[in-house]
Amino acid sequence: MSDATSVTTASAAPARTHTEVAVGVLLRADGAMLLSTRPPGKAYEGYWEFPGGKIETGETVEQALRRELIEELGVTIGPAQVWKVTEHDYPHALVRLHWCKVTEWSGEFEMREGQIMAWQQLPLQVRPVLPGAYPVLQWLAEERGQTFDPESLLE
Ligand SMILES: Nc1nc2c([nH]c(=O)n2[C@@H]2O[C@H](COP(=O)(O)OP(=O)(O)OP(=O)(O)O)[C@@H](O)[C@H]2O)c(=O)[nH]1
Repeated sequence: MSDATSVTTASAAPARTHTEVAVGVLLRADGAMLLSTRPPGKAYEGYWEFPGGKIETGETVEQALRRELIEELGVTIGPAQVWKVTEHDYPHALVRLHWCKVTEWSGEFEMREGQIMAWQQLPLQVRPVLPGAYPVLQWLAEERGQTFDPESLLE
């Protein structure tokens, strides 16, 4: 290896690995979607997000989402297929979000991590919303023939 190569390698920033996350857009028959606040103690505490969490080794997106929603909300989801995949680079993590629309679930909603939940129509009335969710909110708005204003979701 030449000196030049060594210098380049030594000074290169370490590669950031993606954190894979399964996220559910739970949709009620009237079109309302479920958002909840990030629990105390987590990055972006109190920000509104779609429910979900990190995919563990060996899990499919659907399995991870089903596990997370039982853990966080106490509900068991029906079928979930990946609808969109997005990425967001936060200071604390580079995340790849695997979004699923979910229309079937069973059980009673129970906030098991101290969150608050809200069924929301578009445009959302809650804020601030995690920026990683903006692309999906834009697509959901487009599906409904609505415009999306990210500025309105800031703190
Ligand atoms: N659940 C969820 N996570 C999101 C959304 N948008 C978004 O950028 N994220 C990011 O995805 C990551 C999810 O991680 P998490 O901390 O909620 O997952 P987890 O419950 O498995 O965490 P833990 O096991 O470390 O406590 C966070 O970095 C979060 O900022 C969203 O709408 N919902």
